[in-house]
Amino acid sequence: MDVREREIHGEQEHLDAVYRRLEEKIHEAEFLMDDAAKRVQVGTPGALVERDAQVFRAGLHLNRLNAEFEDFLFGRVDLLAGKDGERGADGAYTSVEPADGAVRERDGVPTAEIAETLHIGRLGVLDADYVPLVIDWRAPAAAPFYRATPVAPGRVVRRRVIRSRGRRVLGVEDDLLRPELRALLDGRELPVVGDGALMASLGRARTHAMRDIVASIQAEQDEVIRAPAVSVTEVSGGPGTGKTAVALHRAAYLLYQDRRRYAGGILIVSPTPLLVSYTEGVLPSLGEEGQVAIRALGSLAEGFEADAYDDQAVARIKGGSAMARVLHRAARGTVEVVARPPGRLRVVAFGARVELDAEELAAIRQSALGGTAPVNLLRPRARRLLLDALWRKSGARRHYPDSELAAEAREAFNEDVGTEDDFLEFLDAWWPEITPVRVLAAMTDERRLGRWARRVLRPAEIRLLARSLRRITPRGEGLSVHDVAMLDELRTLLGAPARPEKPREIDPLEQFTGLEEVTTFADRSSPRRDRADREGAERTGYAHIIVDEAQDLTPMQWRMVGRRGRQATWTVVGDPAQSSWPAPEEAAAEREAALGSRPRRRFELTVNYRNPAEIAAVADRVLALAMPHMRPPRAVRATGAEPRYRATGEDLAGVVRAETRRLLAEVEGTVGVVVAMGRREEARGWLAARDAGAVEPDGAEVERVVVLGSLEAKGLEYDATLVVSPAEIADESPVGLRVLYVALTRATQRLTVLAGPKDAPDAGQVPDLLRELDG
Ligand SMILES: Nc1ncnc2c1ncn2[C@@H]1O[C@H](COP(=O)(O)OP(=O)(O)OP(=O)(O)O)[C@@H](O)[C@H]1O
Repeated sequence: MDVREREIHGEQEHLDAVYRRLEEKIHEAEFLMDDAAKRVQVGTPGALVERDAQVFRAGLHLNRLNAEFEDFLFGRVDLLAGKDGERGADGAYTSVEPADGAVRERDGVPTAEIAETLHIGRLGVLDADYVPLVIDWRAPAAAPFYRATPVAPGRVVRRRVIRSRGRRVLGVEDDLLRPELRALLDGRELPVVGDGALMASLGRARTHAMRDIVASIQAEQDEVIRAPAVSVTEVSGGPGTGKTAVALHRAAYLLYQDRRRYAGGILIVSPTPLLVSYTEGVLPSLGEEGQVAIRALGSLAEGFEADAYDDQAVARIKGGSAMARVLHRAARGTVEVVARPPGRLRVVAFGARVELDAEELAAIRQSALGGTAPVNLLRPRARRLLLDALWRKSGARRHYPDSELAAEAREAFNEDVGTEDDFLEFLDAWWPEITPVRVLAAMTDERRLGRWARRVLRPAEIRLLARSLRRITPRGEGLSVHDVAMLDELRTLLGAPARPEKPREIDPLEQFTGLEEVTTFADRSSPRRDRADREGAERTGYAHIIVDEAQDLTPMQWRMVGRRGRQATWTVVGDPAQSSWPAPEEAAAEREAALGSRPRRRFELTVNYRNPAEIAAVADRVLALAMPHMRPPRAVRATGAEPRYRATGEDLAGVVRAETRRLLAEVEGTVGVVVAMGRREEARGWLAARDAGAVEPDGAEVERVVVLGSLEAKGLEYDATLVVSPAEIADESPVGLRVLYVALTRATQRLTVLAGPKDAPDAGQVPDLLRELDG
């Protein structure tokens, strides 16, 4: 056996011991379930409560143990003796620094015995004597596995990443953190195998599902993951620095740290449904399922669901903070629009007819609407004001000089009139319950909207907004992502209606009819939508909120997210250089309002793990144009494959097809074709499904090619990316260069750029925006 085989064999023995122990635990759990079931007969309330708790605990445990993790055990550290000799709850020594005498000079060479070996995995496992077989990756004792560097190794001599599938160890990769040391394990010199787990994992082919990074979290990332959640943790970093990965691992870490505080109460806000489906497998792979809600911005308000985009000019109006003021007026104004009462109110009181005319009624409505209370909650007040007015008008007060008698008569009057059919019918019609969708419908009338938006929006904006809102049906179909933030705001302004609006069912085909702002991949995401519907009864307050791609939230979206986190601690991750929102100051103000005055802790991630250096260099040129003062992250690896440039000439579709096929042949995994938003449907037509198909080893057809509009590419990554016409992407909005920067930073291996006529390609077919500047 060579060294590698021997080391793999050693880890295999350990893994076998772990699985034997897990099987014992599974049997224990099954026994407990069984035992609990038998207790039904006991019957006292105390026994039943205890039984339920036991079944719950045992069931939870069983589920986790039965989940066959692909690499249950993934790490190991060999440590010097620790300074303080204190053990943590998991039986491992927690000291970070080595004991004074841990290293001794022997034959002129610094030498040390390995005092402790820890295996790190997805869950902690103790053997029957409470000795740790596996340490949970989130436990304090596991921190050195992630934190140790050659500059600050602490007690770590060797860090090992173990690759396994099911119950079989496939390989090991070691890092030596104290290369100057001769380290002995059981009297033998510590062997070192492999050449780096991080690089191996970065080069791996990508699928449509993000993978966890527990085996290779880097030190600067680990600091963010484990930062105490006392207030607001802000994380910035360029593309590919692991912000999304870190956010997800942080959610798992917080749950581990304080399950009671966070259980069920962590919300992860993601910009697009595509990114939600890309990332939603990560938490289950970390052993956390169910306690964290990952929601796209278009699914945050329960009962509504949107993944269509408005064009940029409309999005700017709907998302701006001025919209909150317009909605405030619209919510109040809609009462009048919706009300369809007869012009007057007629009732019979104490045998006489009493009447209020249109003018009197208008005055009463005005006074009921005073203040800021939610409109739907003002109905009782409106009712009271009507009865007051009717009482006054009836003149009945005159007949009761005695105030006590008058009060009694007034009560009887209220009782009589207030329950009269005519009165109730009138009230229903005059002060109907208003739904958020109804307000948007009222806003489609340009003249009316003009009144509500006076001195807030310009006439051209009012026209655009009214026209865009006309797409929404009374059942709330045809919504865009930005409409959802408006509806959420309206829900607050109106107060909860007594009857919740029915979650709508969406026919994906409907979304493609006659809309200029169509959805993409609606078909792909339908299972997700069903789930969102099931989660209908959404909680409105969370203990912790994680906002991914925070640079893209509009002011209105910050208000929507903020309402869900009044008592929360926050983790906010983003990259200003990738922002597609054109008014950063306005968004910053609402962001501050949402986060409140809690103290901030800031972190920066500096290493790009996604793009090879050759691709990063091209993206950096665009960053220099888009945001000259921003420093790009440092790419950690090179592949030797330079980006490829092609001019399309007349045959755009043909060249896109040919270059896509070429990329499919070059990489094993996914290919993303990124086009300007306005070209999505057309481009999807160019690449029919049969061009994109590939067959997995198990015979399954998979779709390896995805066509994306530039705004949808956010957060995603592909083995290879084909970027179609940089100039078209850049010209689509005032912040188009930043959108282009996002598009260029999606590839993990290959990048091809196609130059159309707008790109003014040079002799090397390089578009002008991507050319290297002289000097
Ligand atoms: N420590 C790590 N070990 C292995 N892979 C990593 C590590 N950190 C990041 N990665 C990988 O790098 C890629 C980029 O990570 P991620 O998507 O989280 O970056 P990001 O900062 O959110 O990027 P963007 O801003 O472009 O959306 C992912 O494939 C991720 O798995």
